[in-house]
Amino acid sequence: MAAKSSYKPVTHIIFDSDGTVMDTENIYTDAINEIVEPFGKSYTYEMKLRYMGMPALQSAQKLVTELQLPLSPEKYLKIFDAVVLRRIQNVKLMPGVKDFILHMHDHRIPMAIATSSVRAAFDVKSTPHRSLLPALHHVVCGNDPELQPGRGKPLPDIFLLAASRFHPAPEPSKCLVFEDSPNGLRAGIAAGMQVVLIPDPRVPAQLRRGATQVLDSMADFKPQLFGLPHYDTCSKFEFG
Ligand SMILES: O=c1[nH]cc([C@@H]2O[C@H](COP(=O)(O)O)[C@@H](O)[C@H]2O)c(=O)[nH]1
Repeated sequence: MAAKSSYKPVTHIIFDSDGTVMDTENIYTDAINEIVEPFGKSYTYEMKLRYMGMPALQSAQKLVTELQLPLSPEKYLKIFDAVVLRRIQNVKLMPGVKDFILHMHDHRIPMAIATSSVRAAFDVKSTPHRSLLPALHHVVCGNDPELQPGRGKPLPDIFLLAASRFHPAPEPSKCLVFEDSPNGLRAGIAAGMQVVLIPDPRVPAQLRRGATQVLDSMADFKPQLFGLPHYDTCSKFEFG
C-alpha cells in the first residue's frame, strides 16, 4: 500500500463496471470457455489478464487470432453476446459497492461509470440494481458515439470522456478511478487520475504497478484518505 501522504484529494469518482461494480468476471471466463472448448481450446487466466477491460470487438479479434478459432471476430462476438446474455441476467454487485455508492451519494459526491461494455449489455447487467443508477451522474459505455473505435482501455479516452461529462467538468487529477483490470489501471493512469485497484488475487504484482492503492474489496476503502467524506453515519436514505 502507498504511504498516506501520496494520496491526493479528489472531488469526483469514476467506476469501472465489470469486475469492479458488477461481479461479472467469472461469468465472462465461463462464457468464453463454453465457446472455445468445443474447438479444443481454453481461455487461460494469463490471456484474461491481457483481455479484461478491452472493448468487445478488440478482444474478440485478439482471441480469435490467438486461439486460431475457425470463426470471424464478428461471428465469435455474436455467439459471445448470446452466451453472456444467458448468464448476466441476475449478476450480483461486488462487496462493499452498494454501501459506498449510497454513502457518496448522501454526501453529493459526483460519480460516473466508464465501462468498455456496450450499452445493451450494461443495461441488462444493471437491471437488478437499477435503484442505484440515480446515484450516478452518467454512464459511459464502450460503444459511446464520442469514443473512437479501437481506442479502448488501456488508452485513457473513456475516462477522459467520463470526466468531461460532469457539470462542471473536473480536472482529471480530481477524479478517482476504481478498477479491477490491468488494462483499466493503465487507462486511469494515462488519463492522469489516481486509481484504486481492487484486483482478483491472481493479478501479479507487476500488473498492479502504478496503482495509487490496492485493496481486496471496496468495503476496505477509506474515503477520508482522498479527502472524501468518511463513513461517520448511516446512509440517510435508500433508493427503490
Ligand atoms: O475475460 C474477459 N473479461 C472482460 C472482457 C472485456 O472487458 C469488457 C468489460 O470492460 P470494463 O472492465 O471496462 O467494464 C467486457 O465487455 C469485454 O469486452 C474480455 O474481453 N474478457
